[in-house]
Amino acid sequence: MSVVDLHKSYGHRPVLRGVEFQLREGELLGIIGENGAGKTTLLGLLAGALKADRGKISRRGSLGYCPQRIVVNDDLTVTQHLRYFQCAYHLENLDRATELTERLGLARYRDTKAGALSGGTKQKLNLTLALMHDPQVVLMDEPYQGFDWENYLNFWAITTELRDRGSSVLVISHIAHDTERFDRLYRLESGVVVAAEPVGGSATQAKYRRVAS
Ligand SMILES: Nc1ncnc2c1ncn2[C@@H]1O[C@H](COP(=O)(O)OP(=O)(O)OP(=O)(O)O)[C@@H](O)[C@H]1O
Repeated sequence: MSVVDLHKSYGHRPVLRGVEFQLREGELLGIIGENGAGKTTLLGLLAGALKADRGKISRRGSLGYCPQRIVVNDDLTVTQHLRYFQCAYHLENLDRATELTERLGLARYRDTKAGALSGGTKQKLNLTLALMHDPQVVLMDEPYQGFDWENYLNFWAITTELRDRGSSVLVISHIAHDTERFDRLYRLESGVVVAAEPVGGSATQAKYRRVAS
């Protein structure tokens, strides 16, 4: 995916003022930024859910989009959601979806209506729906919100596998935490993206501990 000179305003308030970057094949890219920096706006534009004022977005391959706002139907069960998206994605079977629900601890809720799921469990469904067709370009907005530690680690295992299989993966977050997991990192500030240094990862903490001792 390539992004050139992307602009977006809400009324007279500019949010993005010329965003440019490339998301390469087999790359795990992170974009971090403070609350209100425009991350969700940027991902909405990349996914085609919002319209840019100016600029160009090019993409090759299928898209998986995990929006920050969970879009599920409270009256449908987990399995009904999977079947619905199976039709939308033209999938022959639900093998990958089933694997994802098992790895994320969602399988036991397969007959539960989405409206009765906890926030973190709903987010697991949101994530599964974005990944169940093994997309070539994956866009995820705060994808591990509400996850417990074990599922946070499961999320990263699934994400790095996707990257290793050649998918292009973009994760955006307001938390500059564990950023060493990314191949490259950008910060969104003042409406543009700039290269950022990884911070706060477990390897960094280990390094700090070594220096301190
Ligand atoms: N539909 C809208 N109409 C008007 N202003 C909006 C709209 N959506 C977002 N904004 C404003 O645009 C700015 C960027 O919002 P956005 O949600 O993209 O930021 P963010 O970086 O994702 O924030 P957060 O980390 O809190 O999710 C904010 O000031 C927000 O109030």
